Amino acid sequence: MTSTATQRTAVGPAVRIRSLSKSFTSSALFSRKKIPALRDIDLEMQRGEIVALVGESGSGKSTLARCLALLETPDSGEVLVNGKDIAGLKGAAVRKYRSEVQMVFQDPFGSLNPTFRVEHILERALALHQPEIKSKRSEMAKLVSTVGLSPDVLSSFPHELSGGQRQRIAIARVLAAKPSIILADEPTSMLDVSVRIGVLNLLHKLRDEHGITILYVTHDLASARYLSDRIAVLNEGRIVESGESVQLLDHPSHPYTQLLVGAVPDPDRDSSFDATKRAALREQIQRWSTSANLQKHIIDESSQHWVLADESEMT
Ligand SMILES: Nc1ncnc2c1ncn2[C@@H]1O[C@H](COP(=O)(O)OP(=O)(O)OP(=O)(O)O)[C@@H](O)[C@H]1O
Repeated sequence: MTSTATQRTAVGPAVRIRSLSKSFTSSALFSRKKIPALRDIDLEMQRGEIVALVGESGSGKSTLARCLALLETPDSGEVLVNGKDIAGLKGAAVRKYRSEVQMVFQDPFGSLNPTFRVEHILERALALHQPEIKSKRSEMAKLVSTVGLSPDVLSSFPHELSGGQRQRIAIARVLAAKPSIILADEPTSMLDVSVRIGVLNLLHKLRDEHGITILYVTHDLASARYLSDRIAVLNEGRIVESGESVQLLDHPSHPYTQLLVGAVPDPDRDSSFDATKRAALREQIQRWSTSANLQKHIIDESSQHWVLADESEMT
């Protein structure tokens, strides 16, 4: 049975995360303090669901995706994927898990070896994940067709392709593993604006036609709204709000989400999101921050973590 078939027949959510926390140790010479990257995360993803993880830079989005990809080990908490606890997976079980849960990275050029033709890249992926396949050539043609490219690209080197084509090849390589879950970490942020929508549509198609569950990591609220069924908002390593995408973005209830939404230029919005409103939201977040016992003051204007600190970005 393929992973995707397993996904369709298994019971329960595709991903269930409970009380997950992760911190890093600062490498600064005289202050080796702990940097909390994720704090007490609870998140569920249903099978075939697209969930967007949004938040400013440094909020912990990639760390959460990397914990799911077994690239980071949580300090505490539980992660169940297709009903199985992923802590303590070893050897063959890790390899099987890494086929089932695949990651698409931000930089499609960096993730493809520039010295190999596309056919070699895909052939290796098929040999690793589906060694039983005899006719690799026709399978490769199917893979590139699934991601919307012609078989001609098989003989190309990555540098001969556009950014959008390279990201599609990176996704084709992911599909060679027949994953049931894809973790897409800012998959369009390095692409030309004109080709981003095509890659988002491709992810949507993979969910619709292959039943793949997708975690979409982004700081771009518009694309989260376009692609995802649900959004979880991360701030300082905590999920401050989650819900159905359109509802959450149209009626954000947490002051932090309101600030994120308010920071997106919208010609249709009235001028009510002015300095007074921003100041009021900041005050609310400050109160929330204190009550949530956050170690770092999130209203610190000088903080590099505070993307909205620059007023010019919000006008
Ligand atoms: N390997 C690491 N060592 C030390 N600190 C780290 C490491 N990885 C992440 N961090 C810290 O953990 C926090 C969360 O980082 P993370 O990369 O998950 O955020 P992010 O929301 O994905 O940011 P971005 O959108 O900029 O990629 C940040 O404070 C970051 O500096």
